[in-house]
Amino acid sequence: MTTTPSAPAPRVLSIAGTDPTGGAGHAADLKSIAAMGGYGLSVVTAVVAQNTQGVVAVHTPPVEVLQAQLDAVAQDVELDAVKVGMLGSVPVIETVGRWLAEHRAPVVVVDPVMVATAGGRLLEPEAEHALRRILHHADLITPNLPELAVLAERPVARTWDEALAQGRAVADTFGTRVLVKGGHLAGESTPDALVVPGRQEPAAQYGGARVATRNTHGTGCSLSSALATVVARTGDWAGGIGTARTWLRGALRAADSLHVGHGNGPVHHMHHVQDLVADPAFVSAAGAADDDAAPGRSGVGPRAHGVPAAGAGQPADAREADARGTAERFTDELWEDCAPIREEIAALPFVTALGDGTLERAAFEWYLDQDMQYLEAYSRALALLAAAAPGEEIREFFAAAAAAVVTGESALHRARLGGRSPEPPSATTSAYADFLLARTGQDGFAVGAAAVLPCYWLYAHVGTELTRRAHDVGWEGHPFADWLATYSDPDFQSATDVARRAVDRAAATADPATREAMRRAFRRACRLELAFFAQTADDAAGRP
Ligand SMILES: Nc1ncnc2c1ncn2[C@@H]1O[C@H](COP(=O)(O)OP(=O)(O)O)[C@@H](O)[C@H]1O
Ligand SMILES: Cc1ncc(COP(=O)(O)OP(=O)(O)O)c(N)n1
Repeated sequence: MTTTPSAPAPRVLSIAGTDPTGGAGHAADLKSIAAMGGYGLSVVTAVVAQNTQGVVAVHTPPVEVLQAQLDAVAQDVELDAVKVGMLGSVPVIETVGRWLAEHRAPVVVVDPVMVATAGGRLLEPEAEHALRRILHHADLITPNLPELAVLAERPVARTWDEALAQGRAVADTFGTRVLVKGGHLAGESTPDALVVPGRQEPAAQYGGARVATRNTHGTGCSLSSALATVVARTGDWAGGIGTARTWLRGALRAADSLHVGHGNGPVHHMHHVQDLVADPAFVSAAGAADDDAAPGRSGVGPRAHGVPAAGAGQPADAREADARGTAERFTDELWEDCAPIREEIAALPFVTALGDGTLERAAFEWYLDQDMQYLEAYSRALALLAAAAPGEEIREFFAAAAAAVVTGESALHRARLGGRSPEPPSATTSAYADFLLARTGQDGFAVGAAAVLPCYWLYAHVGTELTRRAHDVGWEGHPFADWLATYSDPDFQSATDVARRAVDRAAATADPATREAMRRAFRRACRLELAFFAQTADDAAGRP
């Protein structure tokens, strides 16, 4: 729960060099800040002729030009965060150091850029000492392993333990947090860790399989500016690094789709907004959803789904993939890609009030009303999926789920609403219903299954979190306990597992274009879930 829809965009200044191919330096910073919902500002320290294959030349403008840029920003804009990247030379470092001392932003992240991974120095050798002298201005520094070794005055770490030891030494020497990054380690994993001065154990550790791509140009710049943006909003270093990493891993996964340059190409900073351009219908659906969203109001909440009667249609190997260990599944990738949306859902006033039990009854009933109408389309979508299902077990599962929506969840809603006549469906409810019917009816089983999966998985996830919260505040007498119990029910969780498994299986034999369409469908369904959670009766009716 690190973002709120109504929070203003943090103003984040990048002080960095250029990259005309747009993958590293100030261009990467501005894209990453925007990707995290911030407003990016830029002061250029050096004009670098470089591309995805290496650095060709560096031109450093006179420091008066740098000073004038810094002053122009400081005189006009109140900054929420500063990210410092390439500085290059002693005069530049000293100018930026003096400016940081005078203009203390709430969040300062320094990426001590020394060498481009593709080849080429970005810091003059005699400037290393000057760089060390300004690191105390940083709240966090983000060296890669070769840079960490220079700061620790040791050989480049070859194991994660060595890297952590160097991180501790550097944190103690400079009195600041260090993000130790495992991107340059050999091997299949890319661990990162947040190390803080005076503590033996890392404050946070992050794991993850290495994304198989050579397009990693600018990962360090992108990560540091993205996390500065998130922390400016939340103040939470460990959580902010986690959020930025999740986004960066999505950007790495989508990097091969960009085709920029012939060397180590850039990551796809805006991978998470591809739906906006790939699918024109999304623009109108998302627009309608945005129109309906009113920050600070509560309106709708989690919905129950088709949970077939115990055992119905569950493949024998339904839980097998989880038991098989840590190999990454296609659905893991989908889930990670949508982490920022999950965070937005978790932070919605409706969702928090539902867990606390403080949600107004009228708001809840309006949600149930919309949900009833959604469920009608949803049960039809599940039936369409059953018709398209590749095997008997999966067909039975989705057919039973379609029936269970009609007999189970809709009945629960009806009981809550009594005999009230329904409100008209909102634009968001209609957009979501139309989307599901189109994907399951027209696009084949794989894409259709990816489209309905968020409806299972997000509710299983949110339901579990809210039930925990409800127990914290007092389950006895909680006004929504019966409703929340639906989601923490093991049958519901296991139905989610089966739906996931169906998507993983379909992805395993799908061609790249279909897999991409599955990703889009899952992502868009997550966004529509967010819009559904965020809509209110007042906004749907056009009331101020
Ligand atoms: N192939 C990859 N797969 C997943 N994460 C990666 C990959 N390469 C780098 N990263 C991550 O990108 C971030 C920047 O890493 P690193 O390559 O160490 O820094 P730099 O770009 O400054 O050289 C780190 O979070 C690292 O774990
Ligand atoms: C102008 C500029 N600044 C920094 C870098 C290095 O970027 P980084 O994110 O560390 O990525 P790699 O170059 O290591 O892939 C740069 N190249 N240019």
